[in-house]
Amino acid sequence: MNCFVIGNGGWGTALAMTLAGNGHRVTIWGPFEEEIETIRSAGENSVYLPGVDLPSEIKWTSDPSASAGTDLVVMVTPSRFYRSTLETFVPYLSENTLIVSATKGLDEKTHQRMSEVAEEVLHREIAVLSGPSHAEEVARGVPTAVTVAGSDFQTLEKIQAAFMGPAFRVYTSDDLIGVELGGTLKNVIAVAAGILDGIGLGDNSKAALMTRGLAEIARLGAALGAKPETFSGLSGIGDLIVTCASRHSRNRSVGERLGRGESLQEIMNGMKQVAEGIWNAKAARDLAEKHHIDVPITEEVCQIVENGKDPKQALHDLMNRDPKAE
Ligand SMILES: NC(=O)c1ccc[n+]([C@@H]2O[C@H](COP(=O)([O-])OP(=O)(O)OC[C@H]3O[C@@H](n4cnc5c(N)ncnc54)[C@H](O)[C@@H]3O)[C@@H](O)[C@H]2O)c1
Ligand SMILES: O=P(O)(O)OC[C@H](O)CO
Repeated sequence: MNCFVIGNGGWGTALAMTLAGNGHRVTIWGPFEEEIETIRSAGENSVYLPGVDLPSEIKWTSDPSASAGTDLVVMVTPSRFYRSTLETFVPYLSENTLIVSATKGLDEKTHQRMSEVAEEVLHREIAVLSGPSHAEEVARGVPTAVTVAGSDFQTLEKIQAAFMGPAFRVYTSDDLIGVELGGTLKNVIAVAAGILDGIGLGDNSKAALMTRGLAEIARLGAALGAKPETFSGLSGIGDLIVTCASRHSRNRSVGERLGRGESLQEIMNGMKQVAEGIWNAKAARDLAEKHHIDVPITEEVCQIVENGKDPKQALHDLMNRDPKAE
C-alpha cells in the first residue's frame, strides 16, 4: 500500500515506522519544512521521538500535494490543529482513500470528537485507531495492542491488516464513539494521576483515582452514545492504565509537575510535545455539564488548568464530597 501519515510528532513517526515495517511505502508529512529537513538529514526525529533510528525507506515532506493517490491516510495531527490541517489535504484525498484518525482529543470550540471534525471536512465517515500505545515503545518494537473502530467492517479489516505485525496487534470494534472517547477522556484523568504523583500520594490514591476516573469516563461516554462495555477494553481501561502509570505519558508528566507546584505557564513554555488533557479538560467538563453528567475529577482538573486552583485544595475538595454509593 501507499501510506501517508499526516503529523510528524512522536505518534505519527511510530505509526509510520509500523507501516513501513510491514512493507508499505510510507510518506510522513509535517507542517514546518525546516523541521522536516532536520529529520530527513539526521535520520532521527530528535524533537518528538529522540533516540530512534528512522528507516531510510520512509519519505518526509511538508507538501500536502504529496498525499495525492495514496491508499491509506493516517491523520495524527494534535486536536488543536486538526481541522485546519485536514482542510489543506481535501483537494488531494480521493473517495477511495482509507482514512484513519489516531489523534486523541476534542475540538476545543465545538467539543466534537476528531472523527466528527473529519466527517465535517471530508463529508464522509472515517475510522479511528486508539489504545494503550506510547510512541516511544511502539517505535522500539515493544509488543502493543490497539483497537481500530468504525462502522464499515471491510474498511476496518483493511486497516487492521495494514498495521498488524508481530509486535503490533490490532483488534476491530464497531463502537467508534466509545473507542474515540476512551482515548480522549483518559488524558484528563492522567493529568490528575500525575498531580497525585507530584503531591507524593500513594498507590491506594492512584488506584482510587483510576477506578473513579473510569467510572466518570464511562458515564459521560454512555451519555454521548458509546457502548459502556467498550470502556473495559484496550481503548478504555487499557489506555487509562498506561497513561496514568507510564513514565512516557506527557499528560501524567505535566500533572506531576503541577502537583510539585510548578505553574502551568512555566511547564507549557518549555514543552513542544502535546498534552491533550490540558487542552481538553474544559471541553470534557462542558460536555458533561451539557449532558448533566457528574465528572468530579475532570471538574477539579479543569479548575486547576483553567483557574489555577491549588492541586492540594482540589484533592481536599474531591475527598470531602458528600458520601455516595459506589
Ligand atoms: N505520543 C504518543 O505516544 C501518542 C500515542 C497515541 C496517541 N497520541 C496522540 O496523537 C496526537 C499527536 O501526538 P504526537 O505525540 O504525535 O505529537 P507530538 O507531541 O510528538 O508532536 C506535536 C506535533 O504537533 C505538530 N504541530 C505543532 N504546531 C502545529 C501546527 N501549527 N499545525 C499543525 N501541526 C502542528 C508538530 O509538527 C508535531 O507533529 C495527539 O492527539 C496524541 O494524544 C500520541
Ligand atoms: O503521552 P500521553 O499522555 O499523551 O499519552 C499517549 C497515548 O495516548 C498513550 O496511549
